[in-house]
Amino acid sequence: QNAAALDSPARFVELLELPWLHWGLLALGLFCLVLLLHVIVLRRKVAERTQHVRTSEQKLSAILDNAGALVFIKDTDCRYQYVNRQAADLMGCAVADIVGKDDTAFFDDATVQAVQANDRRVFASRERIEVEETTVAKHGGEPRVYLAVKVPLFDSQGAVMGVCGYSTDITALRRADESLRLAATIFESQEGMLIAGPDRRILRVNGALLRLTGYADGELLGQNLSQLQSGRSDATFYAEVWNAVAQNGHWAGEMWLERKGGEVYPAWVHIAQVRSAAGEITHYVSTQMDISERKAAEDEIRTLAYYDALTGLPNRRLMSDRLQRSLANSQTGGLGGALLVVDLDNFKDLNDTLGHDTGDELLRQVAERLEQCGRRSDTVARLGGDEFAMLLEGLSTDRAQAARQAEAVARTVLEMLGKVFVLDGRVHHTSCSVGIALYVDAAGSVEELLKRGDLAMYEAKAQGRNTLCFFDLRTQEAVAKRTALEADMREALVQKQFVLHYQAQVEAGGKLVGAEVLVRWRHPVRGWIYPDDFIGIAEATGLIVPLGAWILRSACVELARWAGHPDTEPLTLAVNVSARQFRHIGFVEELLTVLRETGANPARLKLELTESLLLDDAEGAIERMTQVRAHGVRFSLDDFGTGYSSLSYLKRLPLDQLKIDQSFVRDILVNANDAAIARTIVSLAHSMDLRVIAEGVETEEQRALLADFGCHTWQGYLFGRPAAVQEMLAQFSLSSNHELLFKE
Ligand SMILES: Nc1nc2c(ncn2[C@@H]2O[C@H](COP(=O)(O)OP(=O)(O)OP(=O)(O)O)[C@@H](O)[C@H]2O)c(=O)[nH]1
Repeated sequence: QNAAALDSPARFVELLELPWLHWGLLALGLFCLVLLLHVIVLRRKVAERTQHVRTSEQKLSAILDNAGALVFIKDTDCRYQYVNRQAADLMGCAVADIVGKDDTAFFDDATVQAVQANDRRVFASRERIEVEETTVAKHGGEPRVYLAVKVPLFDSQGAVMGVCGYSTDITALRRADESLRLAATIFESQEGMLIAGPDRRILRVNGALLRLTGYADGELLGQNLSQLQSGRSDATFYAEVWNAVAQNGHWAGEMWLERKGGEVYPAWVHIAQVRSAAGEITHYVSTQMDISERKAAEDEIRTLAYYDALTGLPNRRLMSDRLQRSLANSQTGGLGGALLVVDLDNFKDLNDTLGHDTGDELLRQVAERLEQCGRRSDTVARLGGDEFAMLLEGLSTDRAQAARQAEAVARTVLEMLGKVFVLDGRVHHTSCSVGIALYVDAAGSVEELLKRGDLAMYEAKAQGRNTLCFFDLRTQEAVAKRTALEADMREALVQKQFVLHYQAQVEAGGKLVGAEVLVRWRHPVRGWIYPDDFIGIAEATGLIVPLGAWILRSACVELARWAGHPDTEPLTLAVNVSARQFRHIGFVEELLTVLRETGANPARLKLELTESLLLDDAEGAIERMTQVRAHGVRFSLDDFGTGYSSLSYLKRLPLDQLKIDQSFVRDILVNANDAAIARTIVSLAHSMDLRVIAEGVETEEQRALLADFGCHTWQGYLFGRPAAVQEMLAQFSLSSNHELLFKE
């Protein structure tokens, strides 16, 4: 009905005019408007909310991405729902490629198993867990250790819908822990170890160090490191050690340390410097190991290898080593040496009769005696069996002199081993044979020297044993001759076998002005021996001092005799004084005593010195000459021109005369050089107001030429050979017992 009513406009108007309709339509319109408004507000709110959520999400993701840890969410199938950037970095994928996948896509099997087991623990327990997880990513890289906090996620019904994890990388921490644990284990190792501060005061020591040093716990703390040092090494050594530590950061080597009780022990020590990142020294770490046993073992080995067990002497090997070094040194250092090979005579007999043990005892005693025969620096060795060796170093480079020195030691050996031995309470006599090889014979080779020493020893055996032999026969002969001559000379002094001969010194007109005394030796077997053959040995052995004194005294006695007659009173006597004699400490005193005791006129005595003697010790010579000259005794310089005297030096000598050496006179007529030298010496003498005499004048022509040069005093065969005093004087119609024999 209403519908029908509405169909007609009139009806509609009618209806409009109805108040309920009117109000109804209005309400509807209003409702629609409100609805529209509501929708608009709602949409704005949604938009605002969406914006808000997005901002929050961005903030959250910014926070999570920079959380410094891995953050992730997994569903109950362990599939990733969310990962932060750090987790994505670890897995080596973009976030979008991770979501929806599980761990098998990113980690190795072990990691997957461990990680998922933890996840399942969370699902099952529905509780938060804290676990350490080690992960190895599939794409490679180092294993990393994480401290993972895993929390269950629940849905609105309270069912577990996943797990949220937060994993912090603690790899570095774990490594540091490990190092610390390792360091602590090492620190308590068997090696003594300590830590000191930069001031070298001890901060920590381990148990091994306490056991090693004998200190109680805490006793060393605060002490300086030097507390452990021993006085066996000096300050320089420790300074060098610390220098090395400063320069290289560490030092390692052997050091003598001291235990608490004062016992010193050898240790292998390592000292290292610890520096801070800024480069400052923060600590010193030192380890030490007692190497007493090792050293003892080394010593033992060395002893076995280089020493003879029976006698304790160096063995052949050590001897060869030393010989090698000694030979090299002698070549560079210019010193001589010798090897003595000493072999006991008939040692086998002792072994056979009294047994091997007694033989051993003799060998031990022989070793002891041999060590007393040479100098401390000489090496005595046992070469094997009953054969010993002595290495004599620092001998003269002069062959003859070295031979004499070696011979002296060899004689001592013969003498010492020739003395009685007491073996098991029984007296035993033995002897030995000694072979001597000089370094100069060795040609630089140790083997050669040993071989030659052996050969010489066999030669001594061949000569009947109990004797010595040189490798070189010439040396042997020379030494034997010298030794015999030396012994004879001592005897000759006692037996008065020395005789003085006089050779005239003459002036123009054949006038005798004096004589030179020349010593001769009337040997009971060898006949006349001339000075050239014995003065050298007399000088070397020191026999020149008593011999020279005897000559001087004899000459003075003769001078005193001459003083008794006007014809012989003006004559002078020239006496040669050798270098060693002149330098002898009591020379001046003795000369004055002789002059006093014999009553000889000092002014008639002329001492002839050689140029070389003056050169050796110029100042000493001048002083002594001046002393003697003050008592009236005069000096003549023998063999002038053969040395290297400088004129300025010559001027300082209180000389009276220069003697032209016979070597210039001999050829003065044929050798222009010699003539020139003779002439120069004469003019030099004149210019220095000295007398000049020429010796060795044999012909009238020589005399005449010398006279031409201005030399008017001569000596030589032309005026007479050296002869007994009576004979010499007789030639000039004089006599030493004041009788005029004949006059021209
Ligand atoms: N007691 C002892 N004897 C040893 C030792 N070594 C070697 N011998 C003996 O020493 C003796 C050496 O003898 P030789 O030097 O050859 O002969 P020798 O009897 O001394 O006679 P000559 O040397 O010719 O004078 C041998 O009998 C060796 O057995 C040792 O260590 N102790």
